[in-house]
Amino acid sequence: LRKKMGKKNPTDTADPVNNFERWKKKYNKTKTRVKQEKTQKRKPEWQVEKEGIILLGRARRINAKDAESISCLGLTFLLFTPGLMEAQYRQPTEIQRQTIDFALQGKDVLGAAKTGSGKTLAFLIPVSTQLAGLSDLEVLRKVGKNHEFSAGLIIGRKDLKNEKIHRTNNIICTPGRLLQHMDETAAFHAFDLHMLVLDIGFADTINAIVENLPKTRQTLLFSATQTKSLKDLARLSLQDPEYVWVHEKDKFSTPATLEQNYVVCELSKKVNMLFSFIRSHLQKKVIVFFACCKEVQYLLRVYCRLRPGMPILALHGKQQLMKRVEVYNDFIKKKNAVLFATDIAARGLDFPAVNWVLQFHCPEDANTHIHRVGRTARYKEGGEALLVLLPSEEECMLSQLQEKIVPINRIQVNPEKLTSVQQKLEAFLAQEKEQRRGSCFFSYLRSVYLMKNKEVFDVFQLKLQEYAESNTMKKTEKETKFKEAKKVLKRNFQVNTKLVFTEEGHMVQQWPTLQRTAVPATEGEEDDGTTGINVEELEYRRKVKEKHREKRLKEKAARREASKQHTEEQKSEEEVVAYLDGADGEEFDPSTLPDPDKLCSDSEEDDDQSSHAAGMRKRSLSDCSDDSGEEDEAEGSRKRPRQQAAAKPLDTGLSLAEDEELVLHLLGIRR
Ligand SMILES: Nc1ncnc2c1ncn2[C@@H]1O[C@H](COP(=O)(O)OP(=O)(O)OP(=O)(O)O)[C@@H](O)[C@H]1O
Repeated sequence: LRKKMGKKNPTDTADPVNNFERWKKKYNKTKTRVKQEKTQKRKPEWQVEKEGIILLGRARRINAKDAESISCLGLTFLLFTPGLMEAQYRQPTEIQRQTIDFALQGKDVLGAAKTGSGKTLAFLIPVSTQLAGLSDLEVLRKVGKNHEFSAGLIIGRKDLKNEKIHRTNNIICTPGRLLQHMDETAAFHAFDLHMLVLDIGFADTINAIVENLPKTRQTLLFSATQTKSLKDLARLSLQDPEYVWVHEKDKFSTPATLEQNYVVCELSKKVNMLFSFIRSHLQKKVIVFFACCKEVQYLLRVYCRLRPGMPILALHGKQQLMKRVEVYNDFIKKKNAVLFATDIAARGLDFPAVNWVLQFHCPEDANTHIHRVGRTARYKEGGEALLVLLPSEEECMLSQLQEKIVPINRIQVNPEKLTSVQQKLEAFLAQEKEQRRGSCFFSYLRSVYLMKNKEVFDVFQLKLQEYAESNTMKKTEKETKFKEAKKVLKRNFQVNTKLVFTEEGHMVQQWPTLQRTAVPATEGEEDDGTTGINVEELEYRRKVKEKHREKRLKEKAARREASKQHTEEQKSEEEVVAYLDGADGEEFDPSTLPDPDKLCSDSEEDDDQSSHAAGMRKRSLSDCSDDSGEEDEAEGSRKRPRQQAAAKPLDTGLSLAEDEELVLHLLGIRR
């Protein structure tokens, strides 16, 4: 050692303490380095990646002006990364990689990427950063620690006053409801809005909202089907926006892992086809899209009754928000299940591990198709989609899909694999209330009639009679005039009266005929039908009445018995695990099911029909709810008095001329 030291610096050899100190310093330095290296090696994968993600935000052109946001950025990532790691977000996806830093620089961003590619996080991180950046450090620390950003879901279906929109700093809302607050909630203003995130659509409403927002805001626009339409951009007054179109050069506009096919099928055969499909995919997770709420509700009852052998759930706009969330969570948890849904589930909702998307009817347009099929094959997963088209829809829809570069092939249904459920269905239909059957049928027709693209959706091309007879409107005995009159009475209609005066000046009511009185006609006076008594007839009537009474009592007892089972069956309305065996011989009493059809809502607007024009990203389960505060269907029917409901005029949402045209057509077909 001395030799070595002497070589280096001869003077040092004289002072061993000095030597020792130097050695110790060097030793400590090496020790720390080795320790650091070891720690680095032991660092969990997530921590290394976390640092990578932080760098992602810092890497691009961030100038001095943004120095403040850099510190926010670091903090924000620290704030959110445990959550991200927990959620298995290891690497940013392409849309996240390309948009987050633009957004963090305060730029307006237009981001387009396929369904399931992670757009939600691409705007959630900047939104969260923005919120954090608004506070000072102390507040930020507090907020970050507890993640207590006040967020509000503003979606209607509640009393306007109950939505505390002015007390939240992060609002997720449907455009219609936001506009309503802008108009009606005095305490709400948006002049200090910092960031607007939206999915384009609902043109008029968005125009009106944008008018109420400050020009200096930041706007992030994300979609799976985005265009660079100048018209759209002009109305949003974007400032020098950054376009990020991740899959612009891709061959197709839908995920590469998605396989898409279509079949051509007559309307009257669709129910058989769907049943056969479900029967041959019992171990899968399937979403089936229908045209309207009524159809979902009605076919849910039908299919549960047919007992396909797997759970069936339903998600539609007439459900309360809590119910929708419950169904959503239920479906996510299940390994195999079918979800019957309207377009409320078509956009933005992230259902993991869905194997199939089946469209029972043609979607409104190619964009709706892209969003619907996008509920499967999400984030690197595979998936399949089947579109069921009517012969009249095939040509036009295909050309629309081609235009949007959606790859889809025609396949034939193997007739041997088709199960006919016609007989079972007829038995069920015989028991089902006609009002329910009719309501589903007309709702479907109405939804077709309301579609803008008349080339694809021609209600006059539909073979209505076949469809009606096969699936929804089993022929029933012709209603007697008596029944009709009874209905009229129930609806509390005021019937006109016809009064005439005799030559003597007495007033006699000719219509409706008066009850016979028990006052015997005075001698010599002719029985004119309004007075007098016929004992034989009275006796006969009494007997008939007695018989009717007995019958009524029996029916009442039977109903009481049935209603005991009702509680259990009610549950199974939303979700039924059905098994094929044992189904056939069983008696089914439809009155044991809750009546989901509101008495006056036969022609009410189906609020899901316009859901293709989606609202905010990330679209919530509550989107598409109408703002009328309409109650959940089943509850609504219980609470609303019958007479009131019946007296309410039908509002089809069509113009008078359109109403007339549709009605005439339907009458023509059914005559
Ligand atoms: N960086 C990531 N790492 C792993 N998984 C991710 C990442 N980003 C998103 N995901 C997951 O990918 C799935 C799809 O994400 P997301 O719902 O944001 O897609 P999207 O682009 O908004 O789709 P859509 O347009 O259909 O709404 C989600 O389950 C999400 O958790």
